[in-house]
Amino acid sequence: MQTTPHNEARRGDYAETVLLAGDPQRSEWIAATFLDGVRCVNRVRGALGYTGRFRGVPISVQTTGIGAPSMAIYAHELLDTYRARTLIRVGTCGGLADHVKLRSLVISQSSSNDGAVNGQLFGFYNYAPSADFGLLQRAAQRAIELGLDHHIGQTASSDVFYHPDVLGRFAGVRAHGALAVDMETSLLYTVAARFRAKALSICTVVDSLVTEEQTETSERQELFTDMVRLALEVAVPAEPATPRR
Ligand SMILES: O=P(O)(O)O[C@H]1O[C@H](CO)[C@@H](O)[C@H]1O
Ligand SMILES: O=c1cc[nH]c(=O)[nH]1
Repeated sequence: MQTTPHNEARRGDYAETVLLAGDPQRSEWIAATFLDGVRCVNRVRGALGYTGRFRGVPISVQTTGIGAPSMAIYAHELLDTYRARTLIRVGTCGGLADHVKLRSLVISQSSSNDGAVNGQLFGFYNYAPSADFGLLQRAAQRAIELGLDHHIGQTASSDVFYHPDVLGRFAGVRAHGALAVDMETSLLYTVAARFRAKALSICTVVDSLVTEEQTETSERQELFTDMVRLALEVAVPAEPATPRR
C-alpha cells in the first residue's frame, strides 16, 4: 500500500532537506548529476522522488508538478508524513522586471499570489508568504561568493500560465517591485509556514514577459546548473577551512 495517495515512499525514505523541481526530468537530472548513492523513492504519477547524498549529507529531490495545488500536496506530505524540515524549490520563472535577464537566478524573498488559498486560509487577511530568513541569507551570501547572476526580492505566483494580457495583468505587482512570476513559490512558503518548516525558492529565468524572449527547452538542463549548485550550497554548506596556526 502507498504511504500517501500520491507517494509510495516509506517513512525515512526522504532526507530532512528536499529540493523541489516541477519537472520529473529535472529531478532525475539533479539526482544523477549532483547526488551520490542515489535511489528512487517515488514513481507514483511520474512524480519522481530520489534520495542520495551531497557532501556526505542525505538530500532528496522531489517532483512537484505544475501549479500551486500540486506543489501544496507534495510539500504537505513531505513535511507531515515524511518529516522533512527544509524545502528548497529549484524552479523556472518568467521575468517581470526590465533588468531581470534570461538565464539569471531569482531568489524569492516573498511571493504575492492570485490564488484562492489566501481567502480560504486567512479570511480577511492578505497573508505575506515569505522565505525562511536563514536560507535566504545563506543563498544571498553564496550567490555573491560564487559570482552568480542573480536577483533577490519579491516575486509573484500565478495560477494562470496562458493569459491574453501577457504583461498588463501584472501591472500592480510590477509597480510594487515584483521581479518574476512562477506558479508555486507562494503556496510553498505558506505550506512550510504552517509546519514551522524552512522554505526557499530559487528559480532560473527561462522567459521574459517584458521582452517576450525565451530560452530553448533543449538548453534547459545545463541552464539549471547554477541554480542547483546554489540550492545545494544552501542545503549543505561546505565546512570552513581549518585556519593554520
Ligand atoms: O519549471 P517549474 O519548476 O515547473 O516552474 C514553472 O514552470 C511551469 C510552467 O511552465 C510552472 O510549474 C512554473 O512555476
Ligand atoms: O510560471 C511561469 C514560469 C515561467 N515563465 C512564465 O511566464 N511563467
